[in-house]
Amino acid sequence: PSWGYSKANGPYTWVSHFPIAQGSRQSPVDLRSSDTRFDAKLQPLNYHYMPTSSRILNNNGFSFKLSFDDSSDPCVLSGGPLDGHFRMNQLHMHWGCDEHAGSEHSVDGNTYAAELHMVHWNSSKYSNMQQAVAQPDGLAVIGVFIQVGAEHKELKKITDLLPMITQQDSKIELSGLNPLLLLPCSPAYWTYLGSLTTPPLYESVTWIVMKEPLSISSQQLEAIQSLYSLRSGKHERLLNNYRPPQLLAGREIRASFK
Ligand SMILES: NS(=O)(=O)c1ccc(CCNC(=O)Nc2ccc(Cl)cc2)cc1
Ligand SMILES: [Zn+2]
Repeated sequence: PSWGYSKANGPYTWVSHFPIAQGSRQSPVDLRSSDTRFDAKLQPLNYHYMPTSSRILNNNGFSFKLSFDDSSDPCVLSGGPLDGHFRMNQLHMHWGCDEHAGSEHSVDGNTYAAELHMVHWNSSKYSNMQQAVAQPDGLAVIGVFIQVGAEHKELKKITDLLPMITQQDSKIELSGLNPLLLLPCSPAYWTYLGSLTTPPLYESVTWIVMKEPLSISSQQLEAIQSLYSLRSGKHERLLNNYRPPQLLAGREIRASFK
């Protein structure tokens, strides 16, 4: 695709092909405590997740994406701020070149080394991801912050495979990943109405950002950061693939916790 994360085609240029980049419901945002409000009416999140088979793809050389077969027994999310059931379609990550920048959302201006996105589409209203992706109530994405610390056993199933998909468009099967183990222990989350954080930037996402970060080892972060993309014939190390925070534009951010 023409868009990317370099100076020439990065987040500040996306508005030229995707004018919605300047919309009023863009993501990510800074989760500022002065803009968030505890909402006692928020339900707990409900995960009907089980070990599943997936395919890891080095998609367009910016990131890796784990696509799930959402036709068989799917991983389904409901509850929280959501109406209806949302089926997990894929998960991917955003990261940077140092361990203090790389997440897309931030908390009172603080960023993390990376951010995991678990992408779900509204299977109560739409029949597939492609139909849902452009609808205002089409998607629910769980964002999980990632910091460097102890090794993460479940994420190791992914980070161990990354060196095998360093070439753009390479893919590999991974069975038995349990998405439930990719969630932090605490159920606390923020939620707000936003968008895809990459083109086409559709304003179709109910964001659910978990408060507690996951920890991965520095070796695991190295494996993520070393995802090379072979572009224009030369190996270039991905510096970052995160979009900077966008204007809240009057939106409210609700917290499930005090
Ligand atoms: N970052 S999100 O959860 O708002 C998001 C969810 C779904 C889409 C549509 C499928 N496309 C996709 O997943 N593309 C992608 C992902 C990560 C990177 Cl780094 C680059 C490209 C786009 C954004
Ligand atoms: Zn993402």
